[in-house]
Amino acid sequence: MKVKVFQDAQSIAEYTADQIQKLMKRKPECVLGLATGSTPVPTYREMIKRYEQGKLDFSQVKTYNLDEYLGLSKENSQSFYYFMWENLFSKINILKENTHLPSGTEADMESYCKVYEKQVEQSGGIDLQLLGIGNNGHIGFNEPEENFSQHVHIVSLTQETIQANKRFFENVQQVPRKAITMGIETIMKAEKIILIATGKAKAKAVYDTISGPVTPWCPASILQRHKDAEILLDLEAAALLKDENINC
Ligand SMILES: N[C@@H]1[C@@H](O)[C@H](O)[C@@H](COP(=O)(O)O)O[C@@H]1O
Repeated sequence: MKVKVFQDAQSIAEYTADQIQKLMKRKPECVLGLATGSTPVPTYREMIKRYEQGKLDFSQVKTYNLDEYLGLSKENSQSFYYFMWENLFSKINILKENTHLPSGTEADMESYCKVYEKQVEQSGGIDLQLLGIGNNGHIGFNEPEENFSQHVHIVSLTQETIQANKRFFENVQQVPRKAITMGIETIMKAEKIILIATGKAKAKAVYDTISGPVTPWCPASILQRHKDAEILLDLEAAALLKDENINC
């Protein structure tokens, strides 16, 4: 795992967009794994800017998102589906049929998990997976627990995550208690992974991810075992790291 520290979130967004641009040049029909939350927003803005400048062409790109709240329809402005259309898809030339998000409103969610897992598999594999990180070290919605999860599955959100995500809702009662998420094994199959963390609230989770043991109690720590994972940090998120943990 490579750890890089940047001055600010915008420099991280530019670096990440560079990686995406290189990949899309080499493989115009590439598969991107995408994330929600505030962290990837500057990167999405940078991708939109480069599309407007004619530097990026999404016409053959496929995307697969990590997760979705249970019970929120696509029209709900708090759903991750809505978020992706608002912050990226509606502003670039991606084909609707090439964008994929797990649905949180299927009658039989357990069987639907297998359907989404298959869809990801049939994409031919994710070339580049973007990740944020929860304050408790979660990736996607894989919360700290006894074992690393495998496939797409349903999770109960921890109190910590509910509290952290309430800022997007009118009040804490409105935050869904469950979500559907790609499993750790699904995520680890990606060819390349870029995890971005910004702000001081992430410093402890970042420290545990990089300097702690590989443990399901800090799900992001599994990235230590990925063949091509980059952790991109701003100064605040990197605050607890020692110099020897940082590659550049
Ligand atoms: N499921 C998402 C994660 O994919 C995201 O990484 C995390 C951090 O969000 P933020 O980037 O807003 O801090 O929150 C959510 O719970």
